[in-house]
Amino acid sequence: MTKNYIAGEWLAASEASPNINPSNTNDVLGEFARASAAEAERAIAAAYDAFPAWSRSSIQQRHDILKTVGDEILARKEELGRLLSREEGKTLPEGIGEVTRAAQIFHFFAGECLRMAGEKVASVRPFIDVEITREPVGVVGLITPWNFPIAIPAWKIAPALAYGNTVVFKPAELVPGSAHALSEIIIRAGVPAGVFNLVMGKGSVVGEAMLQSPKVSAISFTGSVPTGRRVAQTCITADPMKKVQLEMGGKNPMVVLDDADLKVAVDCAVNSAFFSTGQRCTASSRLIVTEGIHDRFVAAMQERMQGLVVDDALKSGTHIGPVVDQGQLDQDLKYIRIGQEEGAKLVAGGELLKRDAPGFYLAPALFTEVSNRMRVAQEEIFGPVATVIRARDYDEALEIANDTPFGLSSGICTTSLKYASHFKRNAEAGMVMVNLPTAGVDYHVPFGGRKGSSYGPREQGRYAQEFYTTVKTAYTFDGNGPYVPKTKASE
Ligand SMILES: NC(=O)C1=CN([C@@H]2O[C@H](COP(=O)(O)OP(=O)(O)OC[C@H]3O[C@@H](n4cnc5c(N)ncnc54)[C@H](OP(=O)(O)O)[C@@H]3O)[C@@H](O)[C@H]2O)C=CC1
Ligand SMILES: O=C(O)CCC(=O)C(=O)O
Repeated sequence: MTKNYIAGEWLAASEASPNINPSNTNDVLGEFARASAAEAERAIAAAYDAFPAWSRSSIQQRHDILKTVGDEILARKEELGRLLSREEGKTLPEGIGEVTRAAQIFHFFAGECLRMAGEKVASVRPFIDVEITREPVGVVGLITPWNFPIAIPAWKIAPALAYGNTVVFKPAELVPGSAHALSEIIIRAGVPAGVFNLVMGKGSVVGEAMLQSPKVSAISFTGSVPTGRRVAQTCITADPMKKVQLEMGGKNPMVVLDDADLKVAVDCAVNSAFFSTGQRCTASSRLIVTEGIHDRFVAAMQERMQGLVVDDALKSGTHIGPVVDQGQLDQDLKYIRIGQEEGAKLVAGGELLKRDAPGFYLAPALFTEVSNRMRVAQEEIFGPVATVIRARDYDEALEIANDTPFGLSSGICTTSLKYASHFKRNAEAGMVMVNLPTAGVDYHVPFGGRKGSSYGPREQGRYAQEFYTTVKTAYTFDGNGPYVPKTKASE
């Protein structure tokens, strides 16, 4: 595990770092590789050299490899789910669910390999055909976060390989175990040497090496806004410029209207705000609730939160696992203090919890009397901390929902078709949910947002080809008649 996979070989890294279970910090999952910039450059060179052959490989070969990867992930979903939950802290059902989703993503893109199509169109000139095709981009650098350690790598690696690119994969340092296990499966499925490279290490070293290398043509990044901005700036000012795709934060609103089914609204809010310990970019931490249901909603939330079990991610019966690490816990606690200082009322949770083993346990927190101008209502916390914002009516709720620098996901709970339809059209977000949690998306449709949440083409589903391919338009004069210059043709 202290090795990276570079140019078809597992190579010992110059350094290693421990992988710690956030449910029990005495439990060390192992030591994992921490690559140097030189090791990253070696992986990039290998991917660059492997590109010409892989970009022309048969779609059958690519299909078979991706299908085999999906099959093995699915066959081992319990074991991989356990590993994921142990290193990241989401509950075992969430971990197994994520692993299953990763398998489905590989299966989906295996199918996409066989559906690659271009267009043949008539030219405006006689005896000329125009063909529009898609070609792979080259070496793609994939930089992934810790909160979906298998699914996010899957939804970047699978389309990258399917469309004929070669890959350098840099997972987040906090979750090397899942990255290592996924990489072993990809390698076992038969990717040729150099086509797929795993480089575990620090973002500031390995990530930077990818950003600086002229051999990398495109970067797909998921993570925080500050790092995302830096990635984009570097890609755009690089020579040659790189294609870039960013998925960053969210401060997703969930509107609850007077006519909502209270049980549905509370289910959606608890899931959106607290499941996966609130560590989802699609989590909702802004619950915007209209006057007529506000007090009943808050009371029902408080009651429901009393029954939430926060404990070891692997224990059966746990609803919410620990926060991922001390740094994230400090951030959550900092925002709980900020909320109190800003005058919001903490009506549930927010305290550290002791469990059988030392871990990062935080009781999910709910604030009321929140104004949308408060920092807790505007800044991404990325933990189990939710705010309730009171709205006069639907119009004000929509205005508040859209009043954020982010635009990833947006939800509404209502039994009114009129308001649901209006919200779907007017929510300034890439994804809109009606009577559903803001988090938990399908794997075969586009994923991404607007404003400060995303940049570049969407991920997932067929839309992934926008990023992982580049369009070529080819003109052929067939010689069956006289060549007619463009100027004449348009006369
Ligand atoms: N939109 C989303 O899905 C996610 C959003 N976040 C947000 O980000 C915050 C911090 O999480 P964190 O994981 O630290 O997010 P980061 O943005 O720091 O990390 C995301 C990835 O980028 C890498 N990275 C860090 N610095 C650089 C760099 N200079 N160049 C290239 N790559 C780099 C990281 O490497 P490494 O960490 O290994 O050094 C990691 O693989 C969270 O609190 C949350 O607000 C976090 C996760 C997912
Ligand atoms: O909500 C989901 O299903 C996906 C969330 C996600 O991708 C993220 O938090 O990074």
